[in-house]
Amino acid sequence: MSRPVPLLSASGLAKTHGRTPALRGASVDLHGGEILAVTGASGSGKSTLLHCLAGIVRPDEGSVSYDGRRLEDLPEKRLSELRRTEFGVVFQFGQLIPELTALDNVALPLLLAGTDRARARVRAGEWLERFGVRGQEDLRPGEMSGGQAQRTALARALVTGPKVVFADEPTGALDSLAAEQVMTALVHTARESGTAVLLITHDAQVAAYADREVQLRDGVVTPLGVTA
Ligand SMILES: Nc1ncnc2c1ncn2[C@@H]1O[C@H](COP(=O)(O)OP(=O)(O)OP(=O)(O)O)[C@@H](O)[C@H]1O
Repeated sequence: MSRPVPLLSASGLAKTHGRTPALRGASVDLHGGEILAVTGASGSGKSTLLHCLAGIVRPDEGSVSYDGRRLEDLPEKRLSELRRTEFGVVFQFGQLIPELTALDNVALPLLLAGTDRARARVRAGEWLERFGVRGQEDLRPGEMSGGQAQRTALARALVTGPKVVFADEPTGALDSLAAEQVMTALVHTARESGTAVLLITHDAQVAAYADREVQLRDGVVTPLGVTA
């Protein structure tokens, strides 16, 4: 029986920062609609792996393929277009733009993609509602709780309908209740829209939301088997 072709596939990635090796031959597959947790000790290379998979950092060795295209073969312009249209990214501290309201933060990727302002704001409002950030559209990030800010960041990552969301410790700065709300919202929305999620976490309770977990050890990926 033929195995399904992964949506995103990394093979033999090596990356050294200065003199520090972060990845030493890491390989991993992500299938369409799958939620994959990448766990591992601090410094094991998780963020570097995410940056290589998302086309933010080019590996020194190895290859990343997305939907049949090798990222290393793409010119920078094409790569940044791919990142903008097919990928969404969420970091530990949300990285919302402090001067913009929640609504304008979420509308921004749509405006950058050419959607007109009125339509972008309506869509942004709908996505904030899906993430349970109702009635807070006019708040700026400094006026929100950590959980609200992260749910706004998730709405911003998903508003353009990406095929893959890369989430680097999205609950790392939250208490356990807020973390649970963020993960429930992320998993529910990803399932609904068929979006694959690469989830980096050091928290076993967060990893338990994933379909599958792999562990990074000293820059190499080791499978842990199916968790859901
Ligand atoms: N820009 C950089 N310059 C120098 N060293 C770096 C850089 N980025 C990462 N490193 C080093 O590379 C190794 C892997 O880092 P990485 O952030 O990928 O690991 P991580 O598993 O995500 O760690 P953490 O869980 O602490 O965030 C670490 O030793 C780190 O100190």
